[in-house]
Order: sequence, then structure tokens, then C-alpha cells
Amino acid sequence: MSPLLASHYREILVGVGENPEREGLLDTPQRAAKAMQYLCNGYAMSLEDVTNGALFESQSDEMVIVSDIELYSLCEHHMLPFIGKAHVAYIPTGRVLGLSKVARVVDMFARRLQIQENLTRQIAQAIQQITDAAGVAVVIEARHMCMMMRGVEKQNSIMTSSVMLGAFRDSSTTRQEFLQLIGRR
Ligand SMILES: Nc1nc2c(ncn2[C@@H]2O[C@H](COP(=O)(O)OP(=O)(O)OP(=O)(O)O)[C@@H](O)[C@H]2O)c(=O)[nH]1
Ligand SMILES: [Zn+2]
Repeated sequence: MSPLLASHYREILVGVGENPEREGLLDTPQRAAKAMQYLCNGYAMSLEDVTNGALFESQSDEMVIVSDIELYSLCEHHMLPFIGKAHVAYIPTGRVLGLSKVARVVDMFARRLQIQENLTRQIAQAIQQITDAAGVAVVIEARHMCMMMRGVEKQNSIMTSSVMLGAFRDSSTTRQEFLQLIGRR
């Protein structure tokens, strides 16, 4: 845990009108710093660490989809959570990625300060880079606390963002098949 970050949280407590000396808040700066470091631990990760070489030779050239990967991120404008699901697909060209690693790649980029569009693109580009796929598709559906708890206070709006690369961009049939399989069509 970073003592510097904890001391900043102590200032935040003062800034919101709290007394950081009251009993319930004595350990809060340390706890909050630890929690925030966890929520931003994606900065310290690299694709090499996260995938750990889990690429396996395979003759399959059929679409692989990992859907409904739960996602917790922080919006870079308000540092409030956005929460949702990611659906990731790719078309292998000789090597497939270990299943859990798809979710680890999602987490690596989600555990940073983000806007949803950039998060979606970073995941797609990383999967492309790792697998050298013939195409990659990523769809993210998320609810933004900065729109729910404050600001316009809309509780039911869901933001959907997508990035289609390669075959998913070039072929509407491939794209439709993906969207159908994740239940979006
Ligand atoms: N496109 C996009 N916008 C986001 C995302 N997360 C938050 N925002 C928006 O970023 C914008 C920041 O707008 P500002 O007017 O600078 O900030 P604000 O006064 O707090 O805005 P309000 O939320 O409208 O009260 C808001 O419209 C947010 O809804 C995201 O992931 N993608
Ligand atoms: Zn926000």
C-alpha cells in the first residue's frame, strides 16, 4: 500500500467534511489506498505476464467466442465505477489462446482509468496482437455510476460499444453470426 496515496485519501476525508480522527475512519485512508491500487492494478501488468505463453497450436479456423465476461472499471472523468459485461470473439489462424487469458486481458485493461470506447479498442487490439487472428470482435455493455449516482441520474441506460477488426469488419455474415451468438440480434 502506498503511504503517499493513503495521505491523499486522508486529505479527501477532510475535503468532504469528515473528521479523519474519528474511530471509524482511522484505517480508512490505508484501506482506500489499497482498494484503489487494486482497482488500478492493470497499469502494472503486461500482455506477456497476463497470457503467460498460453497459446496452443490448433487447426481450428472457426470463430471462438467468450461471452458475458464480467467487467469492473473506473471512468477516467469521475473515477467512478462502470460495470458490465464484455463479449470477445476471434478467428484463429493456427494458434488459440488459453480460455482464461481472454478474461485476464479484459481485466488488465479494465483495471485502469478508462472510457468505455478506449477499453473496448484496447482489448480488441491486444487479442489481435497475441493471436494474430483473422478477425477480432469485442462488445462491451456497461452501466456507468457517474450517470446513475450523480449528474443526469439515469438508472436504466446501458452503453454499448463495439470494435470489429479483420473478418468481423469486412464480412457482414461473420459479424451477424457473432452478434447472434452473443444474443444481440
Ligand atoms: N463516451 C464516453 N463518455 C463517458 C464515459 N464515462 C463517462 N463519460 C462522460 O464524460 C462526460 C464528461 O462531461 P463533463 O461535462 O466534462 O463532466 P460533467 O459536468 O461531470 O458531466 P455530467 O456527467 O453530464 O454531469 C459526461 O458526459 C460523462 O457521461 C465513457 O466511458 N465514454
Ligand atoms: Zn464518469
